[in-house]
Amino acid sequence: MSQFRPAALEADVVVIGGGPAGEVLAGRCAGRGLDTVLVEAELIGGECSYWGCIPSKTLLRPGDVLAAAARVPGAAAAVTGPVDVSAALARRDYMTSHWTDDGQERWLADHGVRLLRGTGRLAGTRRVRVDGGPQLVARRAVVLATGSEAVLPPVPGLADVRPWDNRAATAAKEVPGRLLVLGGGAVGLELAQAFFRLGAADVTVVEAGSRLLPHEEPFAGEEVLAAFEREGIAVHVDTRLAAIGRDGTDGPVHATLSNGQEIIADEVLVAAGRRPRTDDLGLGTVGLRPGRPVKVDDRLRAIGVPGAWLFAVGDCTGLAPLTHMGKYQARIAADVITGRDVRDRASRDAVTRVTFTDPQVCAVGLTAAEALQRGIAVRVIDVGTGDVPGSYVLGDGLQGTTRFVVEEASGVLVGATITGSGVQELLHSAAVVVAAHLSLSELRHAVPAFPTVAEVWLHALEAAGL
Ligand SMILES: Cc1cc2nc3c(=O)[nH]c(=O)nc-3n(C[C@H](O)[C@H](O)[C@H](O)COP(=O)(O)OP(=O)(O)OC[C@H]3O[C@@H](n4cnc5c(N)ncnc54)[C@H](O)[C@@H]3O)c2cc1C
Ligand SMILES: NC(=O)c1ccc[n+]([C@@H]2O[C@H](COP(=O)([O-])OP(=O)(O)OC[C@H]3O[C@@H](n4cnc5c(N)ncnc54)[C@H](O)[C@@H]3O)[C@@H](O)[C@H]2O)c1
Repeated sequence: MSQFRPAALEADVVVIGGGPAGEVLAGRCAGRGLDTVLVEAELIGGECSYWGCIPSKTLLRPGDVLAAAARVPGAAAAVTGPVDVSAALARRDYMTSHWTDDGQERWLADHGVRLLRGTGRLAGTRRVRVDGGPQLVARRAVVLATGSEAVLPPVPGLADVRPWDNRAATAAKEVPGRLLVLGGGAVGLELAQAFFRLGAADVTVVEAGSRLLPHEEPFAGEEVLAAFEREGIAVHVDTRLAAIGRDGTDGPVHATLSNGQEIIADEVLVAAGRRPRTDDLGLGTVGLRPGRPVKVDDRLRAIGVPGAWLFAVGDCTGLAPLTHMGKYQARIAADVITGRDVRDRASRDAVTRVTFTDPQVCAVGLTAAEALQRGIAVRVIDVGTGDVPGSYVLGDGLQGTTRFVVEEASGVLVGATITGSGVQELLHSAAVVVAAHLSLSELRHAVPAFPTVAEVWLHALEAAGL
């Protein structure tokens, strides 16, 4: 597949970064007739396709299926062996297309997007330079979609032990016997459980904050912690890594925690958060600060850059670092660039998120604490996710909590959290209600089918006196 060579140095739209956000934006602009150039330094498809969502969910899936079967009397007896690790890793390789992007290159060509491989940097108003080559001039818009990268906390000795980041972990060729995970956010928890269920004998999660998943409702992290401990994954909250070193070049890692505990591991995964990839992007040439998120307004236009020609979407905005939110922003930005009057209404108020651990943590909109911070008076309605007949039909021990956060004055749902095994598909009903600003009383006539787990909605209505 031939790449675009910039003979014509002008285009309507120049997109820097071909992850999920940049790809969607480029495809939509080109589909509406704009001459669109996409600049990508590595693989088209970005972090999500090769080192993020896809490999991590694929690595979790075998253990999830076995755990689901083990909850069903009758099926449990048929699960007699361990996970087939080499088949699981081969499936991961297939799902990441063996870290090649030919399929994505074809997709861009089919959608009329011109691809330019290389590192793009802003070079002043409407200008982009790729790898020191000639300048591209964007007639209508430049869009930044450069994503994010893992941060390495400044722990003495950490860099020297060659820790895994998400890339090394999701591309691992074997399962380590002992794994130390730094960070109890989504990356750390999903990969800790994936490797444990793939056969790692000792997995320890160390979280500096007072609870796992600190941005979610407190019960979410508590339930995941309890499930991990039941399963055999060690968790330390309120704990930091004090020092770490490796024996020789390939020997085990010795870690000392702030609570005095010593941990020996074969690999250390650093999952302590991400930062926007904006430090070497030429932001200074347009008056923005390198290394910071590119702040955007509700039309995804960079704040502080006059002329409405610079846009940013996805992780580099720091808004909601999730694939589907980046793609949503891309659709809005493409609409704005092509002259439609639309605004981003979800990236601050209705972010949907699923942590794919077992139990899963699914949430949309505001937690009760966030509502309070915004000065919104709310009441919470809590029901047991496992307390409906549909849960029992799925198996034993399908516990969890469903919380609806309801604005006191209007009865409108501003947030929801649903925990439990395999409840991910329930989230979208809550997302619809939050995005549409529906009040609970309007939901009386949306009748959940029997026996589905969606009857948690019914229990919530009953708890609200409806
Ligand atoms: C382990 C892990 C699991 C995850 N799981 C999920 C999940 O289940 N669901 C979910 O919604 N999200 C998940 N995420 C988050 C998700 O991966 C990101 O939100 C998403 O990839 C962001 O998309 P993006 O297009 O903004 O950036 P990226 O995917 O980071 O893509 C940016 C692209 O820009 C390119 N680039 C950067 N700088 C330049 C430059 N100067 N010139 C040219 N190209 C450049 C990069 O090479 C890259 O291809 C996960 C993340 C991790 C780390
Ligand atoms: N299922 C999903 O949708 C999914 C999965 C993975 C990642 N993601 C996205 O990627 C983003 C980044 O995920 P993440 O888990 O890397 O970051 P995060 O910011 O969500 O969590 C990082 C955790 O590490 C802790 N931490 C920070 N420094 C530490 C230290 N020195 N020692 C111990 N703990 C430390 C923090 O307190 C925090 O709990 C998420 O916010 C999410 O948007 C999504």
